[in-house]
Amino acid sequence: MNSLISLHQLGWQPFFQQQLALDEYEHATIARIVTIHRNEYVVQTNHATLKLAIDTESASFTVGDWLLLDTNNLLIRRLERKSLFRRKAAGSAAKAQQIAANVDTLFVVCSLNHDFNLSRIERYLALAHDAQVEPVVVLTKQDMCNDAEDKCSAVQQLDPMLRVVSVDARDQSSCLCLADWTQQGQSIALLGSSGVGKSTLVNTLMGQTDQQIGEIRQDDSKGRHTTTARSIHFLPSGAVLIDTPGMRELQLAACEQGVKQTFADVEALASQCRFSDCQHTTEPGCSIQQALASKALDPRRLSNYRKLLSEQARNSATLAERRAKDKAFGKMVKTVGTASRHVKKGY
Ligand SMILES: Nc1nc2c(ncn2[C@@H]2O[C@H](COP(=O)(O)OP(=O)(O)OP(=O)(O)O)[C@@H](O)[C@H]2O)c(=O)[nH]1
Ligand SMILES: [Zn+2]
Repeated sequence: MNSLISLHQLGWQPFFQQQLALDEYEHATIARIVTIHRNEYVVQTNHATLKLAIDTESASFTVGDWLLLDTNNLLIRRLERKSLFRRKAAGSAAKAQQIAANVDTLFVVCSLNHDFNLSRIERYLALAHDAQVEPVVVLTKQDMCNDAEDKCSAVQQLDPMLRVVSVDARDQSSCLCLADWTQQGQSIALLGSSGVGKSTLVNTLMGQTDQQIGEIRQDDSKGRHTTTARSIHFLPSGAVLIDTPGMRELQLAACEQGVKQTFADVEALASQCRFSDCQHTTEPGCSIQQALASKALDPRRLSNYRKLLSEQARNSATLAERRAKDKAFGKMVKTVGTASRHVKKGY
């Protein structure tokens, strides 16, 4: 499938442009990964949709990555990422998986009805911060809620710099407040629990235009036509929406920095405690305890901070253990291999 699309429409930005050497600028083809199949990436250039086999060098690439290709459409290199969402793989094998790269803005979607939950929003903010992506909290179902303003200001209190909007996700004019982040050149992603209105919001942002663009038709190995969903969609407003399945099941793993950034106020208080190893329980001169007593700090926020910090530590420990185990296993295989070769050679 060939199609004309500008690099800007694909989400190209100066951050990537400045990584190009002069000869790359002149001769290389710039491509963005739009979908991953089992054995190949589907990449979009400004004039064609191409397939690229996945090999050991490219195994850790993901949707949203920018690549440079040579004149034969072979990989030269992947450009440095601006941001990256990772997740712990499902099951006991706690291996990190790359989920989406080069997202600019994450819409943290939460509904204003019974599902409204500040601690859950904080969890998503930690993920956004860890990925180096700007979060925007999008509160849906404003039409079903009488105290939308109170809830908006409760979210705003989590962080005075945070952008918070409320919408009726079904209504296009209500979603115009998202225009700042959905312009051409921008890449966005959505995160939120089930039923909060993510699909509704995507449909509203998409209008009716994505039908053909959202699908990739290709021949499978038996010559049959198959249609697969793209993980990247082009919004009529100009932005690129990265919607990989894994985005919706993101977990906290090895993201201490993301949690600390989300709870910068708690971190700042903790740094003022008299003892540097203060546990913030009964120690004298504890700023956290003082802030709780004066109601400057919400006990819910402190307990969620502790919970998320320990959750990510637990998941990172599993990652580290996994790596150590893999290493030990690798060594064992090598030793056994050497031993068996020795046996075969009759040593
Ligand atoms: N009244 C109202 N209903 C909404 C709004 N946003 C979503 N809904 C409804 O809420 C229900 C769930 O919305 P979805 O868009 O399917 O939610 P989702 O987040 O995509 O859910 P998953 O696919 O399970 O992740 C649907 O019936 C929507 O019509 C809103 O702003 N106002
Ligand atoms: Zn303390």
